[in-house]
Amino acid sequence: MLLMRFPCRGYHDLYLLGGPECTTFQEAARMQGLLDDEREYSDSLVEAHSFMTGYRLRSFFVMLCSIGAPAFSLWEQHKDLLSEDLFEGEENRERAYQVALIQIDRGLRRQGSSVVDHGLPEVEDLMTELGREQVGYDRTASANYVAEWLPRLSAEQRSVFDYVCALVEGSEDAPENNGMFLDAPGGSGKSLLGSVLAAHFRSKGLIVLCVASSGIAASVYVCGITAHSMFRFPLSLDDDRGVWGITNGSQRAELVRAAHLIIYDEVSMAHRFLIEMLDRGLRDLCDQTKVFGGKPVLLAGDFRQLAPVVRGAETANEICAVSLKSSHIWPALHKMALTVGQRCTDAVYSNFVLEVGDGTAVEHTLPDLSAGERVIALTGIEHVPTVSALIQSVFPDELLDDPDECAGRAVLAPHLVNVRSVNDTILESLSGIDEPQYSADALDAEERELGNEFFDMDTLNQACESGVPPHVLHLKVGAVCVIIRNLNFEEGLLNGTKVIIVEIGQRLIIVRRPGSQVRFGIPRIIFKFPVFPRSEFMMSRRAYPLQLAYAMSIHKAQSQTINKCAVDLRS
Ligand SMILES: Nc1ncnc2c1ncn2[C@@H]1O[C@H](COP(=O)(O)OP(=O)(O)OP(=O)(O)O)[C@@H](O)[C@H]1O
Repeated sequence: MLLMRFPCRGYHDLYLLGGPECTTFQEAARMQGLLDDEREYSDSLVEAHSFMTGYRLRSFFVMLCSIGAPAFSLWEQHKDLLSEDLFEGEENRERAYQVALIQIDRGLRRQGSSVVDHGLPEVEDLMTELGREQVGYDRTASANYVAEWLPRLSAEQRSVFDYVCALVEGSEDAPENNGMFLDAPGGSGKSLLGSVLAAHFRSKGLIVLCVASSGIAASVYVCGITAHSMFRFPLSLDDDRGVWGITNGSQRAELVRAAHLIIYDEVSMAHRFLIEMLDRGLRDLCDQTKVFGGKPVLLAGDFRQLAPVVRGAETANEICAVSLKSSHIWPALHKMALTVGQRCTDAVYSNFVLEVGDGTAVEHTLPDLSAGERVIALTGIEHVPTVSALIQSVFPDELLDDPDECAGRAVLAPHLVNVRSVNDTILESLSGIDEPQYSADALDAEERELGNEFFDMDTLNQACESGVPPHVLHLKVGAVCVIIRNLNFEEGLLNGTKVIIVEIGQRLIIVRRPGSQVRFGIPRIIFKFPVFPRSEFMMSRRAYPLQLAYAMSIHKAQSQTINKCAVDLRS
């Protein structure tokens, strides 16, 4: 606590930091969130109960389980809270627990696990994953969606639609290739086409699984989830022999086997090992040697956008080597393309963006460039000379009190250090009190067991890693943030979701999505990462998975819709 530089004149003042009731330094530190203690989850559940009950509280419990909370003890402690809306009298208490657990199990299954995986009591759900999928869609609503959009599809969207229909419906002239790749530049309407396809088949009672590389891209689809959650891909990819976590007799296997179509979006961001793992898994599950076990799989993506992330890669070749294009599956895919922009009505600009991506834009050499360097002339873009002018152009002072409007804007930067400095500057200009949130940092338990306890707390607090919040996260009520982990698919709280801070609680940050008044609780979660970059010593940081979102890295902006944006090109 002394390291935090809290304002105090003596040791006794430290007690008061935690509130009037604190009588020990430990308790005061715990109230400040500096201790990594097991009451964290329990306290956050009780705090969430102050504004969420019933189904939404159970959904919050599902989120706690998925981020590693001790599910069984939490359930035992709070099962009454979690089931209170289901009680119909004392004699029905056990039945209420069962119903609550069935809902929790369904929520967990949506995210790729089940009550048993988390040590919770097993429940008998008369409906399997496949059964729920079969009755999970309103067929009339799906048919209405198709009726609205099918006539509006462009000629090239329609041609893809017809190819997929012929394949799935097994018509006489059904094509040979069940593996497909749809090349679609940003805004050309691939997600919309995917949604029309899904609705078309679902309106006929067929099973369509919609997955994507990132949670935010998956959330565009009705019941979309990440490919990792659907196919239980392992988190680390050591070689090309990995296997998915679906066992052949499981409910998930039954669902995947029954699927008539799999749509996998943003596949250009996926490591080729994942697609190869999907191929091996499906061949095994369907007992067929054909690519993807003969199942219709529509892969969609845009190689002009983000490539797979390869840690420590130094050359472009290292990244290309893990791309789907380098996979043995690539030649077996039927290639289709969308080329006409649907989002942007400015055809000149759309074509220019496409040319940059395709490498066909006109390049110039200038006298002050070094040999081999080329530039592309950008037209119709306003240049500003200073960072403050850049910030003012997107976030003028009079707009800062309107978080919903701010959430639709962003400053993008290639370097994290510039992202942080722009965010800090804007936070300072926001009205309201800065309420710093401290993380609880510790050397990983395994390292402690090995006796590697020679890092002092200051070193751990200063450790930083991309995608991990800093030890001190400065927040204000009304600030716009982005969630940096997939937390809850049902509630749409995903890596990349923008949220506005409504209240800063003891164990929860209460947020709402732009344009909505529904409140959600974001708990602290544990991030594990090396103490120093590439060091073998691992540490854990329990922190809120939030980041200010006025400025974002270009990677983080993938799949975001931004109405007005500036690019910070400082090197
Ligand atoms: N045929 C169409 N007619 C009218 N609007 C369309 C059509 N197709 C797509 N759109 C609209 O264009 C916008 C972009 O479509 P969509 O999000 O499907 O593109 P995308 O290719 O998935 O883009 P990104 O790769 O950036 O996610 C959406 O607002 C969508 O509703």
